[in-house]
Amino acid sequence: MMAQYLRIKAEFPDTLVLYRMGDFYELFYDDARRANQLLDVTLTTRGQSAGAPVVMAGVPVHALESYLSKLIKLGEAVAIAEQVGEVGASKGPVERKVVRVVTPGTVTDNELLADNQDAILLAIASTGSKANPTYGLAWLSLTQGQLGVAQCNERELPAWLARLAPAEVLVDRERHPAAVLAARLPITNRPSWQFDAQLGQRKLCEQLGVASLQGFGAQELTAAQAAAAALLAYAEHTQGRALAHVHHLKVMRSGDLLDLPPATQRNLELTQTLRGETSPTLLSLLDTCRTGMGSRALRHWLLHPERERSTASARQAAIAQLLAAGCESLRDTLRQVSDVERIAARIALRQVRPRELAGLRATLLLLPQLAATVPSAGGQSLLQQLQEGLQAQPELAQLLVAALAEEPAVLLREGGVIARGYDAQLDELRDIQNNCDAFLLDLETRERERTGIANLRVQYNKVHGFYIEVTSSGLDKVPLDYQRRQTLKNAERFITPELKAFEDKALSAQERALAREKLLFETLLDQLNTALPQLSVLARALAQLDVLSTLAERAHTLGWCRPEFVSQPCIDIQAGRHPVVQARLLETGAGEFMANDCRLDARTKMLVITGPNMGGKSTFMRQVALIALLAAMGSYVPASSCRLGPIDAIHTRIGAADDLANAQSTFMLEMTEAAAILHSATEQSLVLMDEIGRGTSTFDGLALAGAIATHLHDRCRAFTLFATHYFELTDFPLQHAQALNVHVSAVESGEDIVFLHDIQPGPASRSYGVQVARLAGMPASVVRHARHALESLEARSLEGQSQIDLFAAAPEPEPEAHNSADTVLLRALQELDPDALSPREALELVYKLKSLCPEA
Ligand SMILES: Nc1ncnc2c1ncn2[C@@H]1O[C@H](COP(=O)(O)OP(=O)(O)OP(=O)(O)O)[C@@H](O)[C@H]1O
Repeated sequence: MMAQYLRIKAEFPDTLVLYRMGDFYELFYDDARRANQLLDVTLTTRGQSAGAPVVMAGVPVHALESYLSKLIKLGEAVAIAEQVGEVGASKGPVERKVVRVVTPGTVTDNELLADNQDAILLAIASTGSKANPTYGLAWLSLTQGQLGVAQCNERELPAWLARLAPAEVLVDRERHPAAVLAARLPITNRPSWQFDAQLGQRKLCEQLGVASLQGFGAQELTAAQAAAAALLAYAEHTQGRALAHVHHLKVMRSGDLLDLPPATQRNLELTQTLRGETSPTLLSLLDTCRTGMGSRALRHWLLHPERERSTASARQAAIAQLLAAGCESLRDTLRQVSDVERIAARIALRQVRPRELAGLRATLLLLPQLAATVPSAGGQSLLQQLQEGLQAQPELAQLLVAALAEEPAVLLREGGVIARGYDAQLDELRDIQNNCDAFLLDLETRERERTGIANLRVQYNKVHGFYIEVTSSGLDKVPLDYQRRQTLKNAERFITPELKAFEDKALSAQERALAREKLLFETLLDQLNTALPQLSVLARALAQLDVLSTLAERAHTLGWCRPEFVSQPCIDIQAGRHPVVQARLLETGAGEFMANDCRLDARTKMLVITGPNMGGKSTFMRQVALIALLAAMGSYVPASSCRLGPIDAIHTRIGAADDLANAQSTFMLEMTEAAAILHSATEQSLVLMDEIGRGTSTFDGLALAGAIATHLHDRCRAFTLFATHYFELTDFPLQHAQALNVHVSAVESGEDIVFLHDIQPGPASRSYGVQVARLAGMPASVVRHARHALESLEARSLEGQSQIDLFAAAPEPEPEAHNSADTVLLRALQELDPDALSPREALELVYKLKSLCPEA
């Protein structure tokens, strides 16, 4: 038996092999140790193999799914080896075979997948030099039947990984891209030869049924083709079959999408809070979708906004039409729709369950009603196209109505899946079973009459089959054609040729009915397979209608407006709100959200934002970014009006989340992120800088913040929101024409501070840090102490204030030594004690300083 196990294990070296033994799946050796760590199942030993005890661990068969889902979440791949041979059919162990390989990126079981999220399998190939590689990406969502490819450089890779959020990444055993390791994604190693561009091109052509990739614009993407080769080979390997439902390829280019680096996705809390929870986030606020298909599409829209804005405009137009016509009945009807997308994939993979087909049938029957609830928009509008996608499919619906039982059994092997009246042979076989009772009663009556034995009974049991039972008193009347089957204490059991014939027919009828049903079900799947293209059009239409009507509902409920896209550079938002903070405030009854405007254009590209902690700086900056993102994905936005010029990226440098695991200090991380932004931001980028420089000493931090602001203003010329607690930076706009001071307002009442969260022009007058600490419940003595220290610090800084130009570009060569006049002047100033001067001395000093000054 161990020999058989080792043979199977050799085929799946990187996969946990679950080996069926009776009521358990067993894992051996290293697999067992790993399972012990991951699942906390007990290690045992069993016998000996090659002189050493065999270490093993097992999971009970009935609990397989829950263990599988744990393993998949941990990023493990699992191969399940079942007994396929008959027990005792041959000598040696029962034959076993791997019937299913489940990996994080290729799960299709509904039990293992969340409704609102898809598992993405991604393969990455790298070509070019090690110093300057080109990465080819190919990804697949098995349950959506969607295949995508892209190419990018080293700098762009992290954003792609964050956007795709793959459940599993296939990489060349020999080359692990650093970004994949940094993102800590589950990795599956594949041999280098599988990443072959030519092979990939051939496989893609085969999969898509085309002669060349020209039509998809993927002809030149050799790195992506190499990735596709590994991807398709692996997907087929785990499914054990070709992927009949995948016939669409999406080619994406970095430049097509609005750039959302991982830090931005994290800081804006798009799909996860900073703590890693799924709510409250922008997605959780938006997602009132009625179907899993809708939720998945919504997430995709949110993370893949396009720079080119025609798609977004079309979506906004559709939302406007839905709002005008009302979409409640559409949303109500969508509730009854089943997950056509996943069902289609499972038909193709031959994993579909009878009940899922019943769901598909109900959805198909619902289509005319559903289409009627879509407002007719006419022309080439998106809504019109989607309505056409809901076209009734009468033949398909009829096929399912005719073939499938009204309420089919859960599993095919239970029978009762195919409808009555669909197949004459099946009906006849079923009739035999159903008529059994009637036949037996009839036989009993006839035999009683014939033999005159009044208590003769015709019966059935599992061990002996059918028999006629006669008690001892009637034995003398038993006719000659009765054959004895069994003798009991007070009775004998007989069989007759007629009964025997019936028995054969009845027992085999059940088996034959099951076999017949299986065959009919397979044929039904074949027929449905030919309808996969229609089903995927339908699935897409349903998903998009769901998202659009959800966005319309959100816009209506939350009072959002339709943004306007213009070609001039601008971000002009009136009465903008942070949707998630606003919702939170409403939920907790903690007060009203204060709406704020944001006006940036070619002349004003940077806002330097000051004001107290807790004043609302971060909230304001994030809301501007969220509004820009919502508009780009095609949604309405939380504002009273919004005009947006082209935007190519949203960069954020916010907060200080330690990345201890990657051995980066807070400050190092802060600078790394800031450096990445300075390198990639363009005139069309939106940049949020929140309190840059606070991770180091005041002077260092201030100097860096000033230099970074200058670079963003002069070189990148990006739209920048620059929140800072360095007052010195409020001088920045004096010297930089495109920068403007604003502050969040707060008022002091007595010792306390009241935040108004209102963005006002001009710099803040002070920082209120001590007041905020007081609000936070700091002990009174500490507050008094701090206030006192603050006063003397402020006094000292006024004394020693010297005019340093923080923002002057550093002279290119090293500065020359100060000339002597400057030095003398400085020394005189340093020695000066203003408080100690009489008015007369002060006047004399002015003359003295003037005389020290070199001639202009
Ligand atoms: N416009 C607003 N209307 C109402 N409440 C607001 C508004 N903006 C912010 N708040 C509230 O104030 C809290 C603090 O806001 P935020 O974190 O933006 O302040 P901050 O100025 O960035 O503070 P810090 O400098 O400490 O990071 C928010 O959690 C929110 O509850």
